[in-house]
Amino acid sequence: MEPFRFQLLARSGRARVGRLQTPHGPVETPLFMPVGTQGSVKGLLPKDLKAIGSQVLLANTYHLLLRPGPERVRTLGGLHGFAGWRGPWLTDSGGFQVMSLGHLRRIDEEGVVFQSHLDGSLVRLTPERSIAVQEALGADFIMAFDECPPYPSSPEYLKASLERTLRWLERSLKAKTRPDQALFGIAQGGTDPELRALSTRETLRFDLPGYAIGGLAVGEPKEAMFPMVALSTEILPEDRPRYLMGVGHPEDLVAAMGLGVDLFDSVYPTRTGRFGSALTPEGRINLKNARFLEDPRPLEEGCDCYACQHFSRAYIAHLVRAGEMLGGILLSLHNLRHLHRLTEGAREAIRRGDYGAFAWAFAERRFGKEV
Ligand SMILES: CNc1nc2cc3c(=O)[nH]c(N)nc3c(CCO)c2[nH]1
Ligand SMILES: [Zn+2]
Repeated sequence: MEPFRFQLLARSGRARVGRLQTPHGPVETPLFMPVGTQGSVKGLLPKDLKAIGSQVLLANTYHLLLRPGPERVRTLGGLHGFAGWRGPWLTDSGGFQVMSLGHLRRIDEEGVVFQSHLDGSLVRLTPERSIAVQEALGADFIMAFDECPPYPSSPEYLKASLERTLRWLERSLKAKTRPDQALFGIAQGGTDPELRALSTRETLRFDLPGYAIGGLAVGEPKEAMFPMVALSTEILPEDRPRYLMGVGHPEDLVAAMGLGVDLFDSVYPTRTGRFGSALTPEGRINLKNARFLEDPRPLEEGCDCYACQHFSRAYIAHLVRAGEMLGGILLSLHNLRHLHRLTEGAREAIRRGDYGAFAWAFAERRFGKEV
């Protein structure tokens, strides 16, 4: 079987269940990828990530290039051996993180030059170098080196940027040497329908094992983001996985799965967990709020995660107030389990051919009453 074969197993409207083969085992989509930016999902053990249903972890080229460096990761077994997650990994290509973290000094046809956020040293990242780093890190899924334009950007800038990203995709593909890694192209075009369609169609000229919808979840209103997701999945081929980058709120996953998106990643569940909030079907609750200090209930009734099986909201509210590490750990674990249960429920509903009922029931609980 070809190494990254994607089989459609069921459909319900535009929602679909798929099985994606990888050298580290098959995964079922739609799925949510926990973010392990520096090779670790903050505060969580790989065995616990596995226990809650995580399938693919995401790490970042930008961070691991700066520290500890790709060669050290390669000699210590690649991400799988080094970080102890034996399932599939996906690495992002670094461009986005330069914009959001590095101090960008220059972007030109060659690539980007930025100052490291760690020590201010000048670092160059090009399509060729991004691919070389991702090959050393050894992820199963690697991303083409792209530019994610800021929001808002002028149509002129968006057009020039997407054309350069397409030239960088060609260079990324040429630089690739490992047959055991799948390179995804990333479509851009911002929230401009014509440019979005142009970028998606041009990206499709490269026959790739999967395609990412990039350039979104960068501050644009939801009513500008979702038409771009819908437009993208109308153009993208059905027999390839679609990856919507950076999207991780429950309601956004439910909407995007309904539009035919298969893969998601976001720091939201783990970051909001570390900041003291829990995801529930009725919405997010902040355990710093005094109303939880005597609440004997679990974070979420019916949740099977370790936090909900063993602790009350009162205890976790205490941990958060006391600044105990365990507070953020339990909340991160629960929030990831919450999103994995959401995608599990979606896969079951799609298999039943009734994603509409699933989305409706979700919306009722999420928006029906105040938390
Ligand atoms: C949080 N929102 C978000 N939008 C994104 C958009 C992009 C994008 O367009 N390109 C690349 N390479 N990565 C992206 C990432 C990082 C991964 O989540 C994004 N993250
Ligand atoms: Zn839970």
